[in-house]
Amino acid sequence: MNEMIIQTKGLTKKYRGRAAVDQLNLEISKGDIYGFLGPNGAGKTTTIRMLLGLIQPTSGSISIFGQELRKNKLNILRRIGSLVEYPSYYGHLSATDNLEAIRRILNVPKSRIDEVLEIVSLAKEARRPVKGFSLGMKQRLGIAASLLGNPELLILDEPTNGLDPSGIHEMRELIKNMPRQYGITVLVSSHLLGEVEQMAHKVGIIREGKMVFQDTIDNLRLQAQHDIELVVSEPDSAIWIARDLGQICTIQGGIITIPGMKDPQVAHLVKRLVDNGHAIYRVEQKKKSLEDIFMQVIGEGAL
Ligand SMILES: Nc1ncnc2c1ncn2[C@@H]1O[C@H](COP(=O)(O)OP(=O)(O)OP(=O)(O)O)[C@@H](O)[C@H]1O
Repeated sequence: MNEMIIQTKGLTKKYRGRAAVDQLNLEISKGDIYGFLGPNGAGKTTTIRMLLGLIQPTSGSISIFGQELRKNKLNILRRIGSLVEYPSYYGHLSATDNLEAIRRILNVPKSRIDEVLEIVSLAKEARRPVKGFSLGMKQRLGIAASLLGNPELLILDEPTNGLDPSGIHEMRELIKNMPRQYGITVLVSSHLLGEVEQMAHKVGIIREGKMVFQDTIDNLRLQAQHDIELVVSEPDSAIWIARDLGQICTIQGGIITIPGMKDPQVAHLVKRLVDNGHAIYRVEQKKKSLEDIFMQVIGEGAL
């Protein structure tokens, strides 16, 4: 089994009696890029702040690198790099000088600054004052800062927020490389599935503080129920046969749509229709996009 890097059990945070995070069981394995998804206000930032020891959980436990966070906070945090909210910089100073201030606190070799600027593709801009940087460059500099201490785990809270498409692309490519090239496990939050689906192996989707899905993106696709569309010779009477078999269906423009049918149910319905003299012209599965599935999960809280 894969080594677990983050594991929370029943993690809960309440504000004035109301749960912002509710019984969360996060499971993130070594080498994962874990997309932590949910709409605004779902509880992502609150969870991340608990993982970074910035706020105390109301109840539940957090284990990181196999150790309990509460008991080994400094040891654990030393091994984590994070980017939470927009990082602030000294605008008049260069990228290198901004990183130098952090390097001294972390006490890592000076050569590490050039290494991290290289990783985030800012080596050529190293001497420019940061005030002239685009938002995307500032975010990448934030990642460079979080990499200074050679972390084994990166926690990034909405790193693509406010970036233009090319900034999002650069950030995505950068994150994708982390496990592969540097052996770093990544937790990245977002409110948009489209932003993480191309880089995350696994996703955790939260809604109103509760985990409603946690598994691979491939399984998210597989578990979704797709609509079946039927085109038959006499749709108005065919719909009654479908309803008689317990299917909830609608008809529009002569096309019968039935949500979430399993293969044996489709076979059974088709046979009944044929037995009743209907000609079947088309039976199609209308696949939902991953975005549709995500909206279904965060809308209804279940697949
Ligand atoms: N300090 C606080 N006091 C009271 N309520 C809070 C506090 N921090 C967060 N909340 C509430 O907890 C809920 C979850 O907020 P949180 O910021 O974790 O969501 P989020 O998923 O990160 O959303 P966003 O993407 O908007 O940041 C919200 O209803 C928020 O209003």
